[in-house]
Amino acid sequence: MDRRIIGIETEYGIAHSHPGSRSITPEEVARYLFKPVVEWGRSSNVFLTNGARLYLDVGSHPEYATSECDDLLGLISQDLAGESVMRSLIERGEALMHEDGIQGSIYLFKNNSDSAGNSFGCHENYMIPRKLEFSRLSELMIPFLVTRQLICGAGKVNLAGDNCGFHFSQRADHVWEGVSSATTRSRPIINTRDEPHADAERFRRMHVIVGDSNMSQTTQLLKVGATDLVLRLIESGAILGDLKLENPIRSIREISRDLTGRQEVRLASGRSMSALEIQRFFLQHVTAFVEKNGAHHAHVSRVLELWERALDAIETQNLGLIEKDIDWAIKKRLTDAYMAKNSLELSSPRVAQIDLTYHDISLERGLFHVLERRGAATTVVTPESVEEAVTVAPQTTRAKIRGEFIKAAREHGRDVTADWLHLKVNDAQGATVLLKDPFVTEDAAATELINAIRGV
Ligand SMILES: Nc1ncnc2c1ncn2[C@@H]1O[C@H](COP(=O)(O)OP(=O)(O)OP(=O)(O)O)[C@@H](O)[C@H]1O
Ligand SMILES: [Mg+2]
Repeated sequence: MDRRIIGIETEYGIAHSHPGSRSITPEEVARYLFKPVVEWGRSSNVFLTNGARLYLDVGSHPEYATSECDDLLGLISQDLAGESVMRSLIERGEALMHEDGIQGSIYLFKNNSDSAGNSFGCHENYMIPRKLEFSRLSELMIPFLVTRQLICGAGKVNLAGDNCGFHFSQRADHVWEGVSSATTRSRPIINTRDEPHADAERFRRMHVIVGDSNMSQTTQLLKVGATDLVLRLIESGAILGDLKLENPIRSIREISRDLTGRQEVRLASGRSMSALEIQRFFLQHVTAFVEKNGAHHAHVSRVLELWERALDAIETQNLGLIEKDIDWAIKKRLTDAYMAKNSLELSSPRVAQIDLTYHDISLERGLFHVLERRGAATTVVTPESVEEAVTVAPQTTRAKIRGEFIKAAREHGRDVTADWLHLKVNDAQGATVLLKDPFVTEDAAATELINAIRGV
């Protein structure tokens, strides 16, 4: 697909610090966060004027799912807008909590595991053509996704027993299956639940469950940009050879623990390849594909350059090549410096605390944000575009229509329901508007509905 719909869902970790005050459970903290949302939206599952979905699922992890995006920088801005929305929820939630006599601060972390060993996700959604054979897609995608952590892992200080060390990925130890229709119970690499959020005869949605949440904008660009390019390659029908892994779940864990990238994994064919070799294989094929067919968007060369640089850094162990660009390397530099300065071993809980604080979304406390402000992490989008994305939807997908609908409803205090496909005014008689094509930006029935809300 030349133009592809892509969206990112992020679940946030939650905590409350309570020096000298009574502690409250994560569920209670989440209730404070969502109190203002429930007040205006009559639900803890709402859509925003930027087209995104903000909700509290079972458990206590607030989730933000970006609207449908069709360009990489727009997607990065929309995802960062989610962080900004969460910061506003913290500000109001803390004030409400203090009014109730509960002191302390609320923390949200854009990471994937907590100290109790629970894991929560960052899912990617890529629209793909229905005609693409899913078994062929997953056979090629899984070796790519299992090794993708080399170029876009968030890095993890792992304290667990003989598994102690600095690993590429937060999520690798928490996936249990290659492909499956479950997301939480037996976490797969790719979720096969067939829910395209579009015309099911033409489209399907590839739902990737295995990725880490990224703080770094360049890592996000590389993660989504490279995955989209691999999808294009597969969609072109290219013959890529057989890379099927004998045991993807064992491989993903072994690869995560080996920062040299040389860990060999066994293929079903009996051959062995290292994680670096598998990534090089995909990079070479994608590069040749782009040379032959041309770049399909303005950032392809940047994605390819970052991808190659990340693999070179691992191969030569010159991490300086990516110390401002790839989350795990940015974090490793930070933890290494901290350990050296304080004469600490990696197994020290203080080092694990640095790992956690890297993901704190507070602009003051969060170590990633501090590094970014100091120029130690490269940016891709401007603060102005993130600010705009907090309220304005992408203008090239149906999110634009949804955004206008929600804006009108909020301005006129109307009770409405929306989801990715539908728009409905609850307190009026009238049909539900269906937007089956994610690329539509104008729809007569939707315009009529919005005009009716506005009374024009
Ligand atoms: N046609 C589409 N193709 C690909 N992605 C889409 C399409 N339509 C919407 N999306 C994206 O899919 C994501 C859906 O997020 P949501 O959290 O609702 O996930 P879900 O898998 O449908 O449900 P849940 O998380 O509740 O299990 C959003 O980021 C959205 O932008
Ligand atoms: Mg979701």
